[in-house]
Amino acid sequence: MSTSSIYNHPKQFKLENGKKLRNLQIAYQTYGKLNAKKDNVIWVCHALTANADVFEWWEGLFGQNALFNPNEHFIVCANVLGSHYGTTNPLSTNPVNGLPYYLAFPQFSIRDFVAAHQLLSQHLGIEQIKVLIGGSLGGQQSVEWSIIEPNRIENLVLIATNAVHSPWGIAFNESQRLAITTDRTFFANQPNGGSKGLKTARSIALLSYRTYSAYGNTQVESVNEKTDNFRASSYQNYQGEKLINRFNAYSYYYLTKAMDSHNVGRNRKSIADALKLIKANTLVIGIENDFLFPVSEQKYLADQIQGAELAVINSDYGHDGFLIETNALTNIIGTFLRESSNKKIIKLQHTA
Ligand SMILES: CC(=O)SCCNC(=O)CCNC(=O)[C@H](O)C(C)(C)COP(=O)(O)OP(=O)(O)OC[C@H]1O[C@@H](n2cnc3c(N)ncnc32)[C@H](O)[C@@H]1OP(=O)(O)O
Ligand SMILES: N[C@@H](CCO)C(=O)O
Repeated sequence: MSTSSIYNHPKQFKLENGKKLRNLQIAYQTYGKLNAKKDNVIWVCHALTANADVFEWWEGLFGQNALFNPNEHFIVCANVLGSHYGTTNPLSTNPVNGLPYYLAFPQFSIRDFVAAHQLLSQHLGIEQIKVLIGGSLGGQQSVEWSIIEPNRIENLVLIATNAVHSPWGIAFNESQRLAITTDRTFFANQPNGGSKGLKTARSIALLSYRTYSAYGNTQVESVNEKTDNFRASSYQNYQGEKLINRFNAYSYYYLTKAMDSHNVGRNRKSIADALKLIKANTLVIGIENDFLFPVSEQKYLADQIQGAELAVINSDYGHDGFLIETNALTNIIGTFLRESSNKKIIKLQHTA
């Protein structure tokens, strides 16, 4: 049903900052088949620590019987540049010296994610993208891609994301990088370097992904006698450990920098003008109590992107709700895509 593959780019890959990467490889997963008309592509852009297996981390929205399913669609999800899950990253071998890059890895941007995935889409023979969808960092890629190739994206779904990363978001990321670099093993060039720092970074990040009430609902104590060893403390430790068992600090460090640099207005006329280049039918979804990407950011996107619709959902999870509230997302996105397809039929009837 699904295929995991690696695309090896035969040429040098030039980054936005002018630096070049040799031996770029992109790990990706596909589900379903590209149809004869090549009009059933759903391209998913993943967030900070996810991988190409969208059926695993976005179950409910993606799956055999979900809105996005392999019976109807050709679903593609590719691991981003610099990530831990198979695409070229700081633990990959630097062809210059045969050793892992670690901190010699070049800094990259969200636009580099898009450029890499454009190459992959060409390799897969994809022309049009029926739906481009992403949340958080994945939404940042999706909005960039829709600006870079406006004629290629038919429908765009942006969830819990923004047009430019906020000072607040950058401050959270910097605090996490401070935690990582305070762990001196980060500079020791070893695969698990900085892992203690990364554990603290995840603990900090969770505070921006969740809410006061989520902690109140799940981590409240059942007894009043405790003076130490609280559930919330154990939860923070557990979540930090869980991340360091599946991710490396170098990728995390670089990916947060890429997120900080997100600004669709960079080297363009303005942020608003860049958003006006988007031609896709666009749905922007915000989460009421998203502390990291507040709804004002999605409202801005919807106001600037021509004809865009805005929907706001509630989630006790806050920002991480974009990964969890799959029933609400299915209803909203399903309705949007049906209406968008009706509009297309009406347009075709007018031109016939
Ligand atoms: C190979 C891979 O794993 S690939 C990538 C998977 N991850 C991704 O794709 C990234 C995106 N996903 C995420 O960020 C997260 O998985 C989310 C947001 C979707 C859900 O977060 P979760 O951590 O699963 O949920 P939640 O916050 O409810 O925590 C539940 C976990 O905390 C544990 N837990 C809860 N309270 C406590 C506590 N007081 N003390 C210790 N552990 C606790 C639970 O036992 C559970 O453990 P488990 O994950 O081993 O089953
Ligand atoms: N929880 C998400 C980040 C939220 O944008 C992740 O770990 O990928």
